[in-house]
Amino acid sequence: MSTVLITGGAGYIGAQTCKALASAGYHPVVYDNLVSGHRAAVRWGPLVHGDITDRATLDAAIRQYRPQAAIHFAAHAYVGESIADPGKYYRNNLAGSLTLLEALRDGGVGKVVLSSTCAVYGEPSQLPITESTPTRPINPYGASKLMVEHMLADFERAHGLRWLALRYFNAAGDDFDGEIGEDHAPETRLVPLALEAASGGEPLTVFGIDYPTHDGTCIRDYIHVADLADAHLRALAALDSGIASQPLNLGAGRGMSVREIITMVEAVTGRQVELRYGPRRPGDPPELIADAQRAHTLLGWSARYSDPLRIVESAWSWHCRKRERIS
Ligand SMILES: NC(=O)c1ccc[n+]([C@@H]2O[C@H](COP(=O)([O-])OP(=O)(O)OC[C@H]3O[C@@H](n4cnc5c(N)ncnc54)[C@H](O)[C@@H]3O)[C@@H](O)[C@H]2O)c1
Ligand SMILES: O=c1ccn([C@@H]2O[C@H](COP(=O)(O)OP(=O)(O)O[C@H]3O[C@H](CO)[C@@H](O)[C@H](O)[C@H]3O)[C@@H](O)[C@H]2O)c(=O)[nH]1
Repeated sequence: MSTVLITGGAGYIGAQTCKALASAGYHPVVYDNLVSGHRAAVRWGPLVHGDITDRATLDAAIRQYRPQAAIHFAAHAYVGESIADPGKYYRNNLAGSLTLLEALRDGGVGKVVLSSTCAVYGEPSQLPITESTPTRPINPYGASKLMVEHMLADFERAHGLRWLALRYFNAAGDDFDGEIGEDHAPETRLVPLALEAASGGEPLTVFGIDYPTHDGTCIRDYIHVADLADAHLRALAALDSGIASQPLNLGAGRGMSVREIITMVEAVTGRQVELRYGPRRPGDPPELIADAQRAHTLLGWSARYSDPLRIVESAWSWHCRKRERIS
């Protein structure tokens, strides 16, 4: 059984990936400080409660479990917050990743899959975005992830570390079995906030209606978390078979505007989403759509679960379970 160290495995995408890994016969060892993840989401292997900036705890975990590879999800991941507090992002995402890479190098772990992001492209010069589209991040979050990609390339040159950087577009949707799901406090992401507004919670604020898009709101490429989990399994297998280190886009190749997501949420829930209109959120590019052909060619991956209806239905079903648990 192959053991994989999963930093951030108690979080939204990490936990879904641990579930997929375990069902494919891997032994996922979660390394997480629980700053935004949940102990209850760690169900498919042990949890080491530790911080990626803490070298001693990392070393002990690597010595104890001897992983063959690592998947590195642990990060802060909010565009807006990164503009307001860049130091928080560089410390955790950049300095934390450096500490992790040195621990992996010294512990003899030679393969890494990084959670990267389409935020590395900034305001892209072309759509859909391929991996050769210039990377010019417009927020510290995207910049911190791009710097980690550069560190990986340097570690490969110097130490032979092999890597894939999976540049996810907007993760959305939840576990089809309803076991785990997105659960952040406070929540900042569009789909869960729209569902909350549909359930009678806080109205949803639309950040900007004056973008140069067909309805004036931002367009994103929403990708189901189950598709992302599947891509990580394929990435590990590809590293085992000697794939060249590189970035790979993971998106559905289809854009949805904020208004279109709201309409979908209203259709699925049968309820109205109460809206407020606010200014643009700093750091938000108008439109991001993936060309994921490279992941298709090299990993045999494609977005199988990312139909917007399935995304919103699975998120709604998780949202209802979560509310039942709380009440
Ligand atoms: N959700 C998206 O749409 C999206 C898109 C692109 C990339 N990503 C990337 O995917 C990864 C996971 O995102 P998510 O949405 O699941 O976020 P999340 O907040 O649910 O998960 C992040 C996990 O990392 C842990 N963590 C954070 N800092 C840590 C530290 N210093 N030490 C140990 N653990 C730490 C948290 O406790 C949490 O469990 C992140 O790297 C994020 O940048 C997410
Ligand atoms: O209350 C809200 C929340 C969001 N939005 C808009 O909805 C879109 C999606 O926003 P959000 O769900 O916050 O996701 P992003 O800011 O696009 O960032 C997500 O997707 C990125 C990849 O695109 C990842 O890297 C990030 O980690 C992840 O949080 C954006 O246009 C936002 O302006 C609103 O209008 N109102």
